[in-house]
Amino acid sequence: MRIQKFEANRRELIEVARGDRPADLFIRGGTVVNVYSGELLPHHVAIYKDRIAYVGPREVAVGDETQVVDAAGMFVVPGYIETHSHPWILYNPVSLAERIVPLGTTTVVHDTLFFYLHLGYKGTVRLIEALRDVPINQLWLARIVAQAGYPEEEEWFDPVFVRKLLEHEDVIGTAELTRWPMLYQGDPLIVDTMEFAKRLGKVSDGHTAGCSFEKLNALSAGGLSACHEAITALEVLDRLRLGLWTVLRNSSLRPDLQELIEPVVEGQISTQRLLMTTDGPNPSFIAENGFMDGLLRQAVRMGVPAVTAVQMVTLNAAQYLKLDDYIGGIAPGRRADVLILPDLESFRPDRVVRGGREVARDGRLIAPLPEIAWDRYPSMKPLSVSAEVLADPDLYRFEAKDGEKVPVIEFISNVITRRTDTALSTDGEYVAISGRPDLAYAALVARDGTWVAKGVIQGFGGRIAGLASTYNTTTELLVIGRDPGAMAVAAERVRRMGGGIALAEDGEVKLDIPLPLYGIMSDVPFAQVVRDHDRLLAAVHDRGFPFHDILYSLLFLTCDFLPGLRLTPLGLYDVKRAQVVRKRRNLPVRA
Ligand SMILES: Nc1ncnc2[nH]cnc12
Repeated sequence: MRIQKFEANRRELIEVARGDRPADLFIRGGTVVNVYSGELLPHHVAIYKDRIAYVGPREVAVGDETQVVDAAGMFVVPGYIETHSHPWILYNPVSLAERIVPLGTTTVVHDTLFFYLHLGYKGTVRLIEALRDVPINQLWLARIVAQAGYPEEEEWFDPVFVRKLLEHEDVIGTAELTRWPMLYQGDPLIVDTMEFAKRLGKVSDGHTAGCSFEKLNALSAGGLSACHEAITALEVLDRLRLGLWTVLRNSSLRPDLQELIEPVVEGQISTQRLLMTTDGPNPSFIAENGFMDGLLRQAVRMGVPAVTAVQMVTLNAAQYLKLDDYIGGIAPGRRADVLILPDLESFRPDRVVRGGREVARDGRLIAPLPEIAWDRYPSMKPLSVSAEVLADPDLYRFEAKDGEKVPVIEFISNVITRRTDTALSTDGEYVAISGRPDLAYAALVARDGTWVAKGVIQGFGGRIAGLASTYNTTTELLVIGRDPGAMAVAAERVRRMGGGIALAEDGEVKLDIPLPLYGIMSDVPFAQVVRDHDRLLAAVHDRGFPFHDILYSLLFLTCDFLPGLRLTPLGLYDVKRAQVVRKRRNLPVRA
């Protein structure tokens, strides 16, 4: 693991700890939150190069060149660790770090999904390595399968390449397995790949949404290490009891902490194997609520003792990652990822030190952000569909016979749908929706224009004329709306942008957000991403979208792991029955 490599060697640290070599940085007079003993201690902290050398009451190793930081009246806390990060909720790994490093998060464990889908093994490795200059510790979890099946999936996720990625020194394990029934069935690809990760000393993240205690037994037996999908206090207990590291989630999609934290507040359970995650919050949620600092604020407000809450996002997280000799606490030999906090309520640091260097002060990033030359990491699946294909309004209409029962995708929450088979009238060979303001067309068009999968959706927003988006879990072109003409206009704008989100009506584009990075991430600074997200959410709310998180509705409409009916690259897909109910249609190849 690269995170285990340091500039400061052990002998140097010993000398500093003895007082025979001056420290580079000396944090004087603060109260250390000791996550190992659970105490608050009046200790100084001496840092040499990138590591902590001494923690204690003596003023050792202060030389002429030592920078001394006065922490009197302040708390000295380990940098926060996010073990389950999706760095693409419009932001990208760089713009995300820009915002969260000043909020005290010094380590993130990112999912590889969209990088791998677009870059394959080699490109993903090149990009991961280019991103090392971002001033945050970045570790990665490698996907074993996609989140929506497609014909070339097995080839793309060839176990040879997945294993090579798992061997990479920045990759800490396998990423959340959204298709957990495969593990339940004992699928050899999944079982053997997770076992391979285990033999490398790496972890396997889970995604056991809706899984009963009985079935969880099989998943734990299959080698899962962790899960963040508990949505009730009982589900927290189920996971803990079966030996899974249990990650309490509070995201923009599911702000569930109040419920999940109950057994902790009641002092009912050991917190040793509890962690917390933000699970990819939308940018506006981060702007308003913070990141790991926000989870700490909430947990403490809800009654969790401050030190316990800090342990959950530092030492416990490091132990889960098998990296507690290196990160997650203020102790000699550890990486010097240290926060200086004015209190244990706001958890917003005055100063953030990462690897011995100050990277943020007073809520502002002071470390430089690298310029990533994204064009050096081009997608292997460019958005190459032609304007001609997208201009045809019939591309978006749903074919049916008059009175035929059509399997409709009914939205019952932001991300959960159910299949409602409905007899609909037609206009020629297509379903007529003009008399049904609750319905809209949805089409998933291949990035290369070779196929289209179609559906009818209900309860999404009756006044959305045309909304096109590569922001979805396939990054194919998803087009939704009531007016096929407006759908074509929105789709064409997204095509021209090379990926993104566009909203159109009355023949015009009303809003667009370019997402040049694989159709899922923006390349603008974090503040601009927040404005873009706010504009999008307001625009769809104005047009009747009834839920709170449009990005997650778009992201998961095309997945194959949440109930009930979905639009995937295989076609209209019934998740419960694991059945394609209407296949995608090939489109004519155009010269
Ligand atoms: N499963 C998932 N895939 C992509 N982004 C996510 N954000 C949160 N969960 C996610």
